[in-house]
Amino acid sequence: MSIVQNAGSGGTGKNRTGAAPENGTGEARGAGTAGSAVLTAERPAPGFPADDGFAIVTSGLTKRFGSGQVAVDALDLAVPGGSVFGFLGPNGSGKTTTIRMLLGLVSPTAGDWRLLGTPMPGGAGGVLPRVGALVEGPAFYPYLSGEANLRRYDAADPSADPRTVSARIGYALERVGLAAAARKRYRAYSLGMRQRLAIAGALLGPRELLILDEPTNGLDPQGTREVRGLVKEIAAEGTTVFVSSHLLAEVEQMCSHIAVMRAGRLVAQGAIAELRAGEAVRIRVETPDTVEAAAVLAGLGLSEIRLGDGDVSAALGTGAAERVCAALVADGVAVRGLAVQRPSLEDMFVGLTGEGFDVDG
Ligand SMILES: Nc1ncnc2c1ncn2[C@@H]1O[C@H](COP(=O)(O)OP(=O)(O)OP(=O)(O)O)[C@@H](O)[C@H]1O
Repeated sequence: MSIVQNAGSGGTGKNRTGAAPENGTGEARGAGTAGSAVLTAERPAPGFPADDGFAIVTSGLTKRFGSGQVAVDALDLAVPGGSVFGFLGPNGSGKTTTIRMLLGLVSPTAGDWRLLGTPMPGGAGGVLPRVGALVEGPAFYPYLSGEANLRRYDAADPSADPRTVSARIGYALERVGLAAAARKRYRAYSLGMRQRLAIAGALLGPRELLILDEPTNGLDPQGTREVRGLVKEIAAEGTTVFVSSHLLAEVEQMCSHIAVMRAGRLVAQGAIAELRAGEAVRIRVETPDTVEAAAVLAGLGLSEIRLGDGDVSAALGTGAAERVCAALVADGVAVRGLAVQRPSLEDMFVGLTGEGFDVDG
């Protein structure tokens, strides 16, 4: 495994390769209990069949720290192979703790998990070399070049073959678009370049799964775009990407699937397209003839009709907007505007959790 982990400014990336799990509290393991309200989920069959097609599966994964705080509470996660999976939640909701458990950097209090179909932590030696990870941002020497940093980083990975290091570094730098800046000192890198170098660190071997913890944290808009584009490219090549974020808009732009955490618990997971499909699509008609328009909508069988000042809206369901428009016009309603409104993911989560989401960070 290759884990890039923040060790402070200009740090040495401690606790990366072969990191020993924390001798944490509550080592007792056992089957977890499903405690999460799952809105839509592609559920693995119980018992983790070997060829389950999921890159990550957790069952009842729980972490209680010594303080008694439950950072992650009976988490049942199902990350389909080939997905770009957004692991979303506000600060402190348990994302980093989950990622640390997945990678064996911290021991769960309870629960089981599989990476690439392999039971963990028993199968760590075999599976972690196929997993690239970036936890909490880059940690490189500012006075060394990007290439030299990667060389040091790779040397600390016992699963990496030193004979192929030059080729692997060359590939990784090429892959993240830093080949031309390979000899430049790290301190001269932009924020986006630094983060791309961190991702290069996670790509020093062929990876089937890439786990990125808040990869755009602290980046400017340009750096954010660079990292987002890179994630999409890596995923397009077939690598499953599991990416945590506290930014809903970002996850929406980058991911095919999503799981939402709140206070250590899973509140929703599934394919974004499926989550959207379950949303209530509404139609809104701008018109001075609100009463007449409402009557037409009711006549068409539309429900949840709301009259506003100069507009009428209703749940469209599976109905066609064209049909509504034609009926309004045929009835002599003066239509000034017509819009089909799909609630954003944010609206959906507000409905699900009863509170807003930190969309702006
Ligand atoms: N080593 C620790 N000891 C005690 N409590 C911890 C420890 N690490 C994390 N926590 C607590 O567990 C909760 C979840 O933290 P975690 O870092 O996993 O959340 P997060 O969603 O990744 O948030 P952030 O984006 O701020 O890192 C927080 O309340 C945090 O204070």
